[in-house]
Amino acid sequence: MAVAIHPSVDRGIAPAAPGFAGGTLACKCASNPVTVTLKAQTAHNHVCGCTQCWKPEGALFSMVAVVPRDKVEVTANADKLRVVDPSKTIQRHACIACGTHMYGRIENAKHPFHGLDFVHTELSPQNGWSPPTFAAFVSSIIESGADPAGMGAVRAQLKALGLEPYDCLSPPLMDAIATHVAKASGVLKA
Ligand SMILES: N[C@@H](CCC(=O)N[C@@H](CS)C(=O)NCC(=O)O)C(=O)O
Ligand SMILES: [Zn+2]
Ligand SMILES: [Zn+2]
Repeated sequence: MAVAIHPSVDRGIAPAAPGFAGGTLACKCASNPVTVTLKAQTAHNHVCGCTQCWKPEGALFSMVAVVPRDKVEVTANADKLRVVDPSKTIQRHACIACGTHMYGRIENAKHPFHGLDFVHTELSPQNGWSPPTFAAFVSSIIESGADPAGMGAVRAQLKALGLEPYDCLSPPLMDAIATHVAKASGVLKA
């Protein structure tokens, strides 16, 4: 049996719907769920193996995309949200009752990804969100307890799904980060 990566990719990856312009996310609480409205399509969707990103029960990877922060609005039960770890770059706002991360925000205005929030579109009842296109921080699943001996099979399954595995972010995103840093330091002309 193939290695299970994440419920949103294991049975085939749904394509984006043309013209899709957003929808809602809901936490896992049966009553008084936290809801978040996203008023835009997401970008850079990927699966992430790091220990910080929220994973659904039993999943090896998280699935996470970005959306402009001004397109993100908490629309119900905002009082149930708390930042999981304020020391992290990404402030992940999670439901205190069910633990689901509803959005992650970078408050450091100098960070290359400032202005983008991190969201998990599997929490949405709508179809048509941007599909994941690569796998990030793959080696990091070992930090959550995955068997190092199984990494070949994990990477092979990611490739079979069309999710190229990387141990940090994808080359275009790593280039974007380095470009931002080089411009900030003056090495590269803005
Ligand atoms: N190996 C580390 C990697 C953590 C990491 O660098 N995660 C990336 C991808 S989400 C990141 O940008 N983290 C920033 C943060 O967590 O605030 C782990 O698994 O905890
Ligand atoms: Zn909840
Ligand atoms: Zn992550």
